[in-house]
Amino acid sequence: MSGLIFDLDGTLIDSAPDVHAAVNKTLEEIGTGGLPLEQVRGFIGNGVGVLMERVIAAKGLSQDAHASLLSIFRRHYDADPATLTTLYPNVAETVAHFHAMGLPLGICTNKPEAPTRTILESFGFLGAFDSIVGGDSTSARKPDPVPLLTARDRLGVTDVIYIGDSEVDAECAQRAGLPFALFSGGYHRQPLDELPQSARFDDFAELPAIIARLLAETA
Ligand SMILES: O=C(O)COP(=O)(O)O
Repeated sequence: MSGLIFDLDGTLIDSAPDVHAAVNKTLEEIGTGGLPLEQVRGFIGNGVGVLMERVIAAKGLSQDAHASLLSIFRRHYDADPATLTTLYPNVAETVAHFHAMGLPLGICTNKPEAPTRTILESFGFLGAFDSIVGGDSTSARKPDPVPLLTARDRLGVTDVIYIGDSEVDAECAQRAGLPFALFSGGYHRQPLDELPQSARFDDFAELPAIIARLLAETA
């Protein structure tokens, strides 16, 4: 039995506008000017703790403020994580396609589990995903393989393909020993050709054919 596990930010959703809004509300609350959207987009992918370290470094603030800034950020973000967030083109149709096929589907993201669930619910996706692992759901975060292997175990399948957008996801899949399909339209920082990958796609409409090929190879 095989399943699919998806990364969230930069893969299924463009979450950067809501993350950016919460970062700038946090900075405003401490009387500091905001950061541009594109800079904050580049800070996403290693979880909210690292995001806040990058914000603090970008603003030249003291890392001593990390815990309090992270808690202000979580208050703003968790209250409103989906208003400005959008699905990438053809994501809804493609997830519905895999769900209708009866493929077990999971999420493995470094975003904390609570806002992950709020976002999935707001897009009507909660019922489609049987296993949701966030950055605070296990003892480790990607690129450590533990969250991805936990998501696989919770799906109750032996074979999974991981679908993600970044060097964090590519390394995680490699360390977990799982096939990896790379979405080129997300938040990667390294050149795409340098990332370990089993397949690459630019549009979710291409994914069903890629998954059919990878599943046939793993069978
Ligand atoms: O860094 C985050 O908070 C989430 O990023 P991810 O969904 O790409 O794992």
